[in-house]
Amino acid sequence: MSETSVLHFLDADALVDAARSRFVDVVTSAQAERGSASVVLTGGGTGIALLEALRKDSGNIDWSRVDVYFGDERFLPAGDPERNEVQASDALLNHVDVHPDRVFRMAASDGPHESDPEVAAASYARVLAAHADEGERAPEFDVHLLGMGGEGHINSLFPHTDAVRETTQYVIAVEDSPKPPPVRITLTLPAIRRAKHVWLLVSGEAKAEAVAAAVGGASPDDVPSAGAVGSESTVWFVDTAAASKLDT
Ligand SMILES: O=C(O)[C@H](O)[C@@H](O)[C@H](O)[C@H](O)COP(=O)(O)O
Repeated sequence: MSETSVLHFLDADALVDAARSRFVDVVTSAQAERGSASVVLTGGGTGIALLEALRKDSGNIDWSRVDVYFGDERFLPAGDPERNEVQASDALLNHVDVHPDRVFRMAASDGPHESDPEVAAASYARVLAAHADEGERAPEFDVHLLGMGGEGHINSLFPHTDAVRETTQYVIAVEDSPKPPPVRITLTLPAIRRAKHVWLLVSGEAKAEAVAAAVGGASPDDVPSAGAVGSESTVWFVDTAAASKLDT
């Protein structure tokens, strides 16, 4: 039975610090149990701030035994500073002892699949499948981090799009994102639900309405974050401004 909780923090700094400490706990527990951990990273200001915080203090995490995946990617040339993986590398991955073969980046638009995001998405789906248990198409991620946009988007799943309605595939291309850049690759809601723990890191007044709608049980088609649920837990990390329209 999956549990949903909402954790309140005074501001974004306190939120990030609490997420950092919980992330260390989840990853070190998984490593103690199984020898390794798998995490899905997100772009956005709060998600990248968490990675910066981990760069400063990641407790006893053995980074060489962490599998790192990405929830979505802006389909841009390699090295473009707008790419989520570039920002994650600058914030954390270039500064810790991750194993290069265990960091699974989505392809760049000038990469081996050239300008075809559908081929790139299919290739990432194969990467997930290659690391899944028998009979599954993706690992059971320990934690999937998510930021959220003001209209409730998560990864590159925007309201009222085919992408948010995807029920089968785990990785798809988005070619008309309302938020630039238009072409992206994204994990879908079924892929997010493979994670044991889904964490939504949300700060600021502009997100308050979508937080209240999602926590209140909106349809994912209207508010995509409402469909982001972990198999064991879903945790909303919200600051006072983002929580301001919640009932409680
Ligand atoms: O790909 C993107 O355009 C961003 O990564 C985006 O999805 C982001 O995660 C959210 O908009 C939340 O961003 P903030 O945490 O900066 O509000």
